[in-house]
Amino acid sequence: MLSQPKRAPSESRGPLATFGGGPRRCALPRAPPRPLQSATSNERGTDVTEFAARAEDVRKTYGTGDARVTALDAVTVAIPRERFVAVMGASGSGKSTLMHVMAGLDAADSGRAYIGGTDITALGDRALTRLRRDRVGFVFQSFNLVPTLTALENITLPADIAGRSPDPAWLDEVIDAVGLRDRLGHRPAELSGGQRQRVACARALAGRPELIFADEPTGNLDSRSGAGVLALLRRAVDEMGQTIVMVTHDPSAADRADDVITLSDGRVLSR
Ligand SMILES: Nc1ncnc2c1ncn2[C@@H]1O[C@H](COP(=O)(O)OP(=O)(O)OP(=O)(O)O)[C@@H](O)[C@H]1O
Repeated sequence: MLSQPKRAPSESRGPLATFGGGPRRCALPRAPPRPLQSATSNERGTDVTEFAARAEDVRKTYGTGDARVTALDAVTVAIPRERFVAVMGASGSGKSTLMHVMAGLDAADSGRAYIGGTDITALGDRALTRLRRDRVGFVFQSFNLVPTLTALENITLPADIAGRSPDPAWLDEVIDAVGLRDRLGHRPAELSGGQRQRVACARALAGRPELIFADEPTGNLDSRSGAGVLALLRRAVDEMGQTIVMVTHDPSAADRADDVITLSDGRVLSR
């Protein structure tokens, strides 16, 4: 099951573009894949490098006996490169679990998850941590900022941990894009919710990861701040060639995405 595109990659994708029409069946991405890693096939012979991420027949249960919950029930999804993909569904439908498995934050009971051509379900802890650090960015609903660090220190934290210096020109661009230049010395407690979330977005963008997972990034924001965050994520895809997977309950947030995956009771809803 592929995500359902709402518009083709070649259509206008500026932050102010409006997106008409309902979801259609997914076409494969038209742009050739970026040469991020060597071509690789899974056991079914599918070239997985054309996708930024894939989940293949993923099952995940929590608890045992009467308390057993099937969070993901044979879920197969593919996230084309350089697309903004929304994951929607009712509360408890498995959205966060899917995101966590695809990001390597949680292990599936069975099935496989790939980031690019790499089967992350086959990686050990150290390799998985390194892959997440080098190739994946995260934006969480609860921001997950370090309270003792300034906005700028939070933004550069992943690079600092990895022992890399962020590209100053790129960092400058990201800071301007989030509109927080005059707040860089503030700690999270001195920032509004929208500003904190923009710091979290800048942190995810600053290292230029190929893939960003965002779990309800606008869930705690007023509509104006939410629109600012969505515009930023949209730019990350349109102008920076990143791929975004965003869990959301909000149909207007999903409207900014290219494709929508809808989950129901741990399964991908077919149309
Ligand atoms: N750690 C856990 N222990 C037990 N059950 C869990 C755990 N995490 C999730 N679940 C269950 O798995 C199912 C899917 O949860 P998940 O958080 O993925 O759903 P969701 O669609 O993200 O929900 P929401 O929109 O409310 O955040 C739910 O029934 C949930 O109660």
